[in-house]
Amino acid sequence: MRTIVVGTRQSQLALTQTGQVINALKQICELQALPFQFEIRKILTKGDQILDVTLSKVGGKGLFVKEIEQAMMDKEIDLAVHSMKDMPSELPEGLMTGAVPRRVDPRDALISRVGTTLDELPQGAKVGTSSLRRASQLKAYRPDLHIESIRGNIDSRLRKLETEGFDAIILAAAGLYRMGWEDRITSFLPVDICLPAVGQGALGIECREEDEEVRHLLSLYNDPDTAATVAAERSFLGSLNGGCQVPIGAFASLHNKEWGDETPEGGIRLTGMVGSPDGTVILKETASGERPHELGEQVAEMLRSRGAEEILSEVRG
Ligand SMILES: NCc1[nH]cc(CCC(=O)O)c1CC(=O)O
Repeated sequence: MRTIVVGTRQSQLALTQTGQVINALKQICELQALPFQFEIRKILTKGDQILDVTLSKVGGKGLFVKEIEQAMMDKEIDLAVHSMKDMPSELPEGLMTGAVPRRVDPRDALISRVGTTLDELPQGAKVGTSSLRRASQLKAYRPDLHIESIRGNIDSRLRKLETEGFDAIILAAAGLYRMGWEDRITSFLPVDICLPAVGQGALGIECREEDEEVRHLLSLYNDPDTAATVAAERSFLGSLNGGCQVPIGAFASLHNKEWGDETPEGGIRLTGMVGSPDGTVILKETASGERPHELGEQVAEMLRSRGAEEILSEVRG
């Protein structure tokens, strides 16, 4: 019996979602009579050591995955579970995404002490988020709000909501669901007001390209619909040279049969946005197509032709 070693960050969210993935993989092993057992190996990443520094100031790209990928290339671990939105768009040589499991709720959530929804927040309310993407879209919708930086893991942000005088904070619904803390959500931000981060709500499971056994196991856990929609979003981000610390949002969905859905059968519909951090400019475009990679590039090009590069280069300084 082979022991598959699973590497993970040490945050509560990382440990929880790694445990959930291992449980799902164990179930698959049982059903398919595959001879694998699992072991968890905790890894301290740079991103976790400097959680109190604004990540955009220290070059956020890949800060949470680098050490884990090194351990995988050194064969200290065989598999790693990442939040898709923390994964850099390019994987190192020899590593691959073996599975993208079914996505959970991609929306951002409002956790508020002074009114249930965004519309109900009082004039000038103090809202905590360190995401330029969230700040940009919130300011565009409610210019009166005071957006202030808040950092740390999900649990420490929930604590800071009380201790640091925020009226509300914004967090990804997905992380709260995975932790079982969804009762803290007072409302959801609709995607037409606040486009989520690329890949938000999805996980990516990374493995070595040459590891056929793990690849086979992961292929049984992959959700092709999620993989295709997230691939379109990531192509869009990569095409704009994105990373996670830029005011870029995107959301892709598959054709569904509801009335008014203009997406062609079997197609993907992708909306992408680039905004100025103060919310005075929001560029947003939507297109549909069947090939995720081309679709991502197409929406990026539509935004570039409207001046997206200028906004982004200003942000990057
Ligand atoms: N930015 C950190 C981060 N990375 C992944 C999640 C959880 C949501 C997800 O898996 O998409 C979060 C927390 C948040 O943004 O509120």
